[in-house]
Amino acid sequence: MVVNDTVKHQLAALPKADLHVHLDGSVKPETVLDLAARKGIQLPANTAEGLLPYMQVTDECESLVEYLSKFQFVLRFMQDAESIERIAFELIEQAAAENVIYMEVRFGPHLHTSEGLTHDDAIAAALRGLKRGEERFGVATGLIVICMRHEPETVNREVIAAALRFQGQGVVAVDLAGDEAGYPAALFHELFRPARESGMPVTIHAGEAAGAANIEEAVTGLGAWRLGHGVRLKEDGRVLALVRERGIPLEMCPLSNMQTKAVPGWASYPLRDYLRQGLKVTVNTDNRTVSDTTMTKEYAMLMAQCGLTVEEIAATIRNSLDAAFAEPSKREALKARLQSVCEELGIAL
Ligand SMILES: O=c1[nH]cnc2c1ncn2[C@H]1C[C@H](O)[C@@H](CO)O1
Ligand SMILES: [Zn+2]
Repeated sequence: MVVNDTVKHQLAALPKADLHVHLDGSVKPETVLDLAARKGIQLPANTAEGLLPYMQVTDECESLVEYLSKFQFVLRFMQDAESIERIAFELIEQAAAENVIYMEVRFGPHLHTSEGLTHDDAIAAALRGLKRGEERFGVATGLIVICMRHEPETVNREVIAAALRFQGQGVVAVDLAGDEAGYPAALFHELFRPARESGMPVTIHAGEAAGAANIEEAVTGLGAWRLGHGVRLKEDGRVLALVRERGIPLEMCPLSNMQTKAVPGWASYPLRDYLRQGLKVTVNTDNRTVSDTTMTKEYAMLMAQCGLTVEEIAATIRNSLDAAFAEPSKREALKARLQSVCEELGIAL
């Protein structure tokens, strides 16, 4: 598909949803400059442009583990409530700038406790930022709380307990992220039990740096309602059928998937095949700064590299709104907005 001016206009005008975006992967370099000045922290560069090499991966990135090494740089600026709140607010501002109407932001509270914040403090700060962003920019939001695979089980149990204390107050789900190949899903069955028992939705990063067996475990063992990435589902037809039959949405993040080498290249990127096979595919950014991306950029890449049509892009947005961890009435209202803009733009939904 050629992304001409008409298509660009349609992509800009479409109301979008981003269900999979990490807070610490989406910090603006300008904000790092400002926070470093306030905190008296020495930086390796003194312009936003100059900081990018420390915050972004290049095409030469070889693996998820290498990709994950980029997060250390920003985390030291995210150890106080004010900075977390500000960065969350600014992420909603970034979303609004490209007409994202619904965003679920995720972060790992334990990564923000090295200077004394508790898990609850970190979660409350992120929620304040999202709420303020929601009020200012009219973007509906939710917060997803992440357990990191490499953390001790005791820590992760506390993270889940903290997330549950904020159930119904902005925390909409829990997640498992980090080094998937090093720490398979099977290790975390018990960890997610309290979430399953409390009806807290679970989404699991699976099938990104490990194969379909990890996806099956995420679904049947951990009780995943949605899957982060799920790129490698195609490696096992039986697991693919399971995910399709259960209607489990895939939170795919194309540019990130290229960078972490979840697949060798665009030619083997399965997103369009999944869509056509009836899987509930959604498109997301993962990490706006680390991956140098936006929803608009992801869509343009999918059209140019995988031949998606604007209708198929709109279908992924509808899938996202169907899959949102939000009240049914909110989902329906957002879907009505999408429907009416599609009608105006002449896009069949
Ligand atoms: O794509 C990803 N896969 C697994 N883990 C990830 C990905 N993107 C970010 N993370 C990790 C690194 C962050 O520090 C952490 C919390 O957002 O989540
Ligand atoms: Zn992710």
